Amino acid sequence: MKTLAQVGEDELVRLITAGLKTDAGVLLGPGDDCAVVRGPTKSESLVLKTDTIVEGVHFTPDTAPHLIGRKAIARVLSDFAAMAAIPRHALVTLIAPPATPVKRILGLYQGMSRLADEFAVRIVGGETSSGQQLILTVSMSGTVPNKQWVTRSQARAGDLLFVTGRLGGSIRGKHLKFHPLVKEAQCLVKHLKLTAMMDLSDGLAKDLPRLAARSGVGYELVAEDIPVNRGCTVQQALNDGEDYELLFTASPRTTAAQLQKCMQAYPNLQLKCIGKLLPLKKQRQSLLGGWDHFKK
Ligand SMILES: Nc1ncnc2c1ncn2[C@@H]1O[C@H](COP(=O)(O)OP(=O)(O)OP(=O)(O)O)[C@@H](O)[C@H]1O
Ligand SMILES: Cc1ncc(C[n+]2csc(CCOP(=O)(O)O)c2C)c(N)n1
Ligand SMILES: [Mg+2]
Repeated sequence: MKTLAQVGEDELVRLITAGLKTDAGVLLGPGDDCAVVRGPTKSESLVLKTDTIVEGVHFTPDTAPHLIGRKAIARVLSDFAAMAAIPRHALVTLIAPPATPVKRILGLYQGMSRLADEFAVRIVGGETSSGQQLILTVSMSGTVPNKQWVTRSQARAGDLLFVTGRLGGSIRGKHLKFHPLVKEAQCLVKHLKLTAMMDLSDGLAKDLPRLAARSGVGYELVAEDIPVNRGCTVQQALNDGEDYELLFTASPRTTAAQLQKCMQAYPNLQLKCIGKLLPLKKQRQSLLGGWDHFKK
C-alpha cells in the first residue's frame, strides 16, 4: 500500500475528491481556491473556503501569537481574493495542548480579530479541542455576483500571464505579515479581461502548472521577468512558496493603460507580465518544485 509521502499532496486530493458527489447547487467544486455554491438570492453566489495552519509546519512555537492569528485569517482572505470574491463570515477551530498559556490563545484571537475587522469579516463561532500541537483552522463564507468569480480553469492559449508583487524569501517574515489582495482583485476584475486567477501559496513552480493543468493549456514562463524579492534568487522565487501574491491570466489585448489604472488605484500594487499560455502541445518547459506537505 502506498503512503502519502509516495503519492504526494495533489494526487492525494485527487483521490479524495474523485469520489465526491455533486449536484446542481454546486457551481464550482474541489480544485479551485474556493468552492462556489448557489446562494440564497438570485444575484449572488456563496463562496466557501477552509484553511489550516499547524505549529511546526506553518509557524514555530516562538511565533508571536497575534501573527499566528493574523496568518490564519489572511490565508483565507487571499483565497477569496483569488476568486475575486468578498469574504463575510468566519468560523474558527482551535486545537491546543492543555499546557498552552491562556494568554497565548487570547493573543491569537487578537491577531485574527484585527485583520478580520479590517476586511469587515465577522467571526461568528467555531470549535475547540485539545491536541499535541497548536492548530488553527479558519473557514469562511462570502459572496460573489453571479458568474463573476474567476477560476483557475478558463485560461486560454495566447493569454498573458501576470503576477502581483515580488516572489521568494517569505520565511523571512512575509508569510506572517502579507497583505491579502481582496480589494486589489476587485480592481483587476473591473479593469482587465481576466481569464484565470489563483493565489500563490506553494510556489510559482507548483502553482503555475496547477493553473495551466486546470485550464488544459501549456505555459511559457520568462524566468528573467519574474519579480524577485531583495536578496532572493529566481530559484527561491519559484520554490519557496507562501508569497500570497496573485497569479492571473488576461486577454492578449490587455493594454498598459488598463494595468496602470489598477496600479494608480493601489500604489503598492505591482503588476508584472511573466509569460504567456500556450497550446498544450507547444509547451517546452516543465516546472518542478514548490511545496508539497507529504513529498519532500
Ligand atoms: N481533504 C480535502 N477534501 C476535499 N477537498 C480538498 C481537501 N483538501 C483540499 N481539497 C480541495 O483541493 C483544492 C486544493 O486545495 P488547497 O488547500 O491546496 O487549496 P489552494 O488554494 O491550492 O491552496 P491554499 O489553501 O494554500 O491557497 C481545493 O479546491 C480544496 O477545496
Ligand atoms: C515553521 C515553518 N516551516 C516552513 C514554512 C514554509 N511553508 C510552510 S507551509 C508552506 C506552503 C503553503 O502551505 P499550504 O499548502 O498549507 O497552503 C510553506 C512554504 C513555514 N511557514 N513555517
Ligand atoms: Mg489558494
